[in-house]
Amino acid sequence: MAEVSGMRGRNHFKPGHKSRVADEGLSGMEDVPIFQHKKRPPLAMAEDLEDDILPRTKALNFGKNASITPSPDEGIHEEEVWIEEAKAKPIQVVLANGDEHSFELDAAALEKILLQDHVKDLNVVVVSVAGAFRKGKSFLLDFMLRYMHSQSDSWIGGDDEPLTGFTWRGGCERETTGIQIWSEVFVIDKPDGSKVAVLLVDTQGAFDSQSTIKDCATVFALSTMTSSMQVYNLTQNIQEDDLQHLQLFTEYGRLAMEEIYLKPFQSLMFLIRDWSYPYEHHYGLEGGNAFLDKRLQVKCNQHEELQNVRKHIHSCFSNIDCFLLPHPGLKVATNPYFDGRLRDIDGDFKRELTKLVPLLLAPERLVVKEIGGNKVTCRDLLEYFKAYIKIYQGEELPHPKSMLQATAEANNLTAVAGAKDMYGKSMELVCGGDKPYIAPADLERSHEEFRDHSVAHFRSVKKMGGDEFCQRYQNQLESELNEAYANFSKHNDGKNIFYAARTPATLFAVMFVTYVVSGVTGFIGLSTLAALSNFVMGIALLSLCAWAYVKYSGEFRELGAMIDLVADTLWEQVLKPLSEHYMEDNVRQTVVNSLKASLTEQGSQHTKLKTH
Ligand SMILES: Nc1nc2c(ncn2[C@@H]2O[C@H](COP(=O)(O)OP(=O)(O)OP(=O)(O)O)[C@@H](O)[C@H]2O)c(=O)[nH]1
Ligand SMILES: [Mg+2]
Repeated sequence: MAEVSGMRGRNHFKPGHKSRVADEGLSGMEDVPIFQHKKRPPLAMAEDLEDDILPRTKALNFGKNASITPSPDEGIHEEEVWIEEAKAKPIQVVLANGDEHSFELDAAALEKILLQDHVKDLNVVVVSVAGAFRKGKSFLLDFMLRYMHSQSDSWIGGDDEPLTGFTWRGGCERETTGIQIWSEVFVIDKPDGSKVAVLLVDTQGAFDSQSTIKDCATVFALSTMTSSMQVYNLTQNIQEDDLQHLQLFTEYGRLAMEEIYLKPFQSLMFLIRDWSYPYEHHYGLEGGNAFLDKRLQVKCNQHEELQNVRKHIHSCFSNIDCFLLPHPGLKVATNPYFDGRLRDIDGDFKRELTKLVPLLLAPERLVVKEIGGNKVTCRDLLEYFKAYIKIYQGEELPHPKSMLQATAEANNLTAVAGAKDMYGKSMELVCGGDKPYIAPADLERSHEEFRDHSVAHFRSVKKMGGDEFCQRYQNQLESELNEAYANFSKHNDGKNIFYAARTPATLFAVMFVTYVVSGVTGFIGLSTLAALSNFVMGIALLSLCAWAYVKYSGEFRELGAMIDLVADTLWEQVLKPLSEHYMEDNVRQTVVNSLKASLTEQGSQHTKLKTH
């Protein structure tokens, strides 16, 4: 039997002494209680001793077995024995921030567990239980704690011992949140002589009414990434949606891992609770594996969707098993006063439990956590936790969504893409690359017509998500169409030869004006102004040459764009208003003159008619 030395093994105390664990300041252990047991019985009567102590330890939610070990150097029959107990308990290392749907790592708490001197450099084995809420995860972990504390054949405990450790309870509302780790790190000697540190991890149940799919995926992914054995806790059967969720959550985990490993995760144990078909597949590992093989089989006549889920799960884990656990009996499931004592649990369940727990935790079966092929120590695990949680707090990962939401988004995006494509093709026919310049007003009219068609097409496509949801995508479509129109419009302007000649025309105008100004100012003796005008003329000439070169060669395009920009600004701010002003005046004058002329002509005709 391998030696188990958790913190309990080190709790041999002298009267009045504080525990070493407490001295090390383990999280939650600062308030280490000191119990005085007045009439200490002989060791053989340890059960009685427990009975005496248990009511107090129970009240403090002690692990039953994290109990009382009298100091060996004290006489067995001494009158007074101080029994000091380290308060081993679940430590909340990942906190769920319910309202904001985010998670936070309590690095200090995790450090206190993982950086204890006697474990920090040991390879770590992490056994975690995850799955839907209210399915007995914490309850199972408490039996694992019993095994870790005892490892004798009778590890499962006495008939009347309430089950303590990770907090579990009946009822329909969720209990565990975030991720909790048992404060005791168990040091186990493996048969090959190596020492490993074993951590037990409890997780927030998935699919409770307060968590989004992203929350569930984060907890599941984090616990899978950091554990060497993930127990996927299911009830009654393996349904296709169980596999789909596993696929989604593990993919979310794989995304967050920096390197893409061939098999990113280690062992996965499907644990099917309340298995009701032992006549088809026997309880236990063998029946479970036969059942799982059937469920995870990839067949060539299977739909691609079903094949993909199965292939994904196989590709994620190095080792996959399944265990079928019977129903524990109605008292466990429905009695509000059930406190976990074995007397109230069905025999079948207890029998299978005594097979299941050693399968997960027996020294020879412990698998050291590896990431990317490297063994991980407790100290490394701390760093991995910190790195992984940071990724989930960041924004670079896509958000996992509910199936309906993801489908509705996909529907709408496809409809948007289809409608946009339709608009683009119609506009290409009017003003595509090989089409001649079209008057901007005509182009705008075509745009409006095609936009309306495109939006009508979007609305006519059947989509999920409801009107309000689809309206958001319609707005997105409209703004994308307007953007596309702006591009078409620019492209069309580029085909206008006058538009293309804008820059040289502006530069010529500048040169002409500065030439005249320099001539006049030179003539009347304002030589500084004349020199300045000459300088500007020179710059304009140089810019013109440079612009011509850029247009010809296609090189130095940034310089060309800058000259265009300056010329454009000059055009818009100075030349265009001027030209419009004079053009407008001329046009107005012409119109007025022609109106006057026609009116006088009409007037003379009128008088002529009258006189006749
Ligand atoms: N039917 C059934 N009930 C069980 C089993 N194991 C434990 N329970 C009961 O399930 C209830 C919930 O147990 P917990 O361990 O608190 O469940 P949990 O999965 O940790 O729940 P959350 O922390 O809310 O996610 C308790 O009333 C247990 O008695 C089981 O194998 N089958
Ligand atoms: Mg729980």
